[in-house]
Amino acid sequence: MSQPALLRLAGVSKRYGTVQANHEIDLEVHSGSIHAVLGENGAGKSTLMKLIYGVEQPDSGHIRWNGQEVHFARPSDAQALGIGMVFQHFSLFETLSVVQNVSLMIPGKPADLAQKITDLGDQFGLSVDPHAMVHRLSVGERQRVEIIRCLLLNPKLLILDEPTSVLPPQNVRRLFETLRKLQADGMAILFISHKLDEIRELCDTASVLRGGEVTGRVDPREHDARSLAQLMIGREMPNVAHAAPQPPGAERLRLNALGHPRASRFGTTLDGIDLKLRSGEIVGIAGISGNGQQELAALISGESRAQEPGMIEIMGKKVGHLGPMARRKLGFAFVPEERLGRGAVPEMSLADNSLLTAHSRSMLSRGFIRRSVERAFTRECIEAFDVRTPGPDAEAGAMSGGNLQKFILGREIMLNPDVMLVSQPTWGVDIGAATAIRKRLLDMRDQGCAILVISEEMDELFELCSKLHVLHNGRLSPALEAAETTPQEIGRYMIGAET
Ligand SMILES: Nc1ncnc2c1ncn2[C@@H]1O[C@H](COP(=O)(O)OP(=O)(O)OP(=O)(O)O)[C@@H](O)[C@H]1O
Repeated sequence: MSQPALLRLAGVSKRYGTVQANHEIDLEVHSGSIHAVLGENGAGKSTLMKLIYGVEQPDSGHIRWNGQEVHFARPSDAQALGIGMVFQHFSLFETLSVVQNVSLMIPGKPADLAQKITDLGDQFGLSVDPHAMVHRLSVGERQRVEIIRCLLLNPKLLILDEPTSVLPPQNVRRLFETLRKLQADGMAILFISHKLDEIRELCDTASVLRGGEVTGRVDPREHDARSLAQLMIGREMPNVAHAAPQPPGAERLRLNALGHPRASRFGTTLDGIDLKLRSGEIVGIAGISGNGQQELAALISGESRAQEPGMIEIMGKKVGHLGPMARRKLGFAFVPEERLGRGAVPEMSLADNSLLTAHSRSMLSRGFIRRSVERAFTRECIEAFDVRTPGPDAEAGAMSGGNLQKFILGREIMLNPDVMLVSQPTWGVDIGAATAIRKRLLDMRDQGCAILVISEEMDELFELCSKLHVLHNGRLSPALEAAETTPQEIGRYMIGAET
């Protein structure tokens, strides 16, 4: 490329305590280019983006924008030059509406902004009600708001940190069309994703990070996903073959005509949901987020109570009226889709986060916390699930997204549950770790655990599940045998064409 780079980094380094998150990074990003940054969980991708966006400052090195050296003390400095960023962890205020959140960053009358939000939503497949309260929105919907808010700033460089991880397939297609239009207009896009096929489809350049360093720059269109993965992890991807499931055993979870009125006008009313889950099987719930997934997960986990005890049965007991702890005592475990806040408390150490759900594992004695047990459990989890972190004292909030997900999932799996609900098991997790997580779930199934997986990833559901349901508009499709159905059929249910 002959034109000078819009953004150029030279020798940029950043350290957090003992962790060298970025080391001597050189990077050039050009206008009209969609540039992927790929690497394993904890490779330093998010840190690098934070340095470019002014959230953090480098310890050393230079950042140049259109050839001029720049120092960003805060994100508003980067925004002023035309850099926009959509974060992996959301930065919306829960108690405000969509348009109120947008107006915190974008000037304009609320009515005009609401119209712009609707127009952008229609144009780019990012539809969201501008007047909806953010706390009622699903993760997928929140991400749409973040993307819209960024586009409203007309950036010259748009940074997207795993933007597709919670978008349903149709919206991913439309987002890609959007990004290509923006690219054709001369916008530079930095695109972080663990989905190597998406990178191959969308991006013209890819920088590979490993252990905080740039280890390669390639044209991803000239590589297959396997060789990109190899560049990323520095070795060959293992081939995994899964054993076929054994016939399922006793019933572990049952939903009986489960209905629940929506909590607000932006929620989803659940209606007549029937489901059976037995020992030794994995049943999947497909569907576009915002169709009742959050409400259903909250009802099954006990975060919200069912209208009648008998609407939910765990291990043969009516539990609809019981809270989360009572359900856990029956052998139930739960991995929520929101890792920070629900799955883990960000300000607390990993060890204390273990205590949250694993205290029954002899971590308490006469009201005191047995720190040695808590730490040993945490260490085991870190080791067994390849959580890349300095140790049990690390703060949950300081971990890379994928590593936190591995920790939460590991913590729940180590409880040896009889029945488990997992929402979006591999969201934000790199390809190597995602393969390992799916294998763990299949191993648990083979040991007799009953697992319900809520996921927007169709490939994941087909890989894991013997039966699939689709949740659409608060109603659940009949159980479909995974071996006898197709992604197309599931897709028809997802948009409501079959109900
Ligand atoms: N605020 C912080 N305090 C301490 N360590 C941090 C902080 N932020 C990041 N780190 C560490 O820096 C390393 C790089 O993290 P980073 O989030 O940049 O990785 P990533 O490549 O974006 O990972 P993922 O794919 O999981 O999001 C990790 O070891 C992480 O634990």
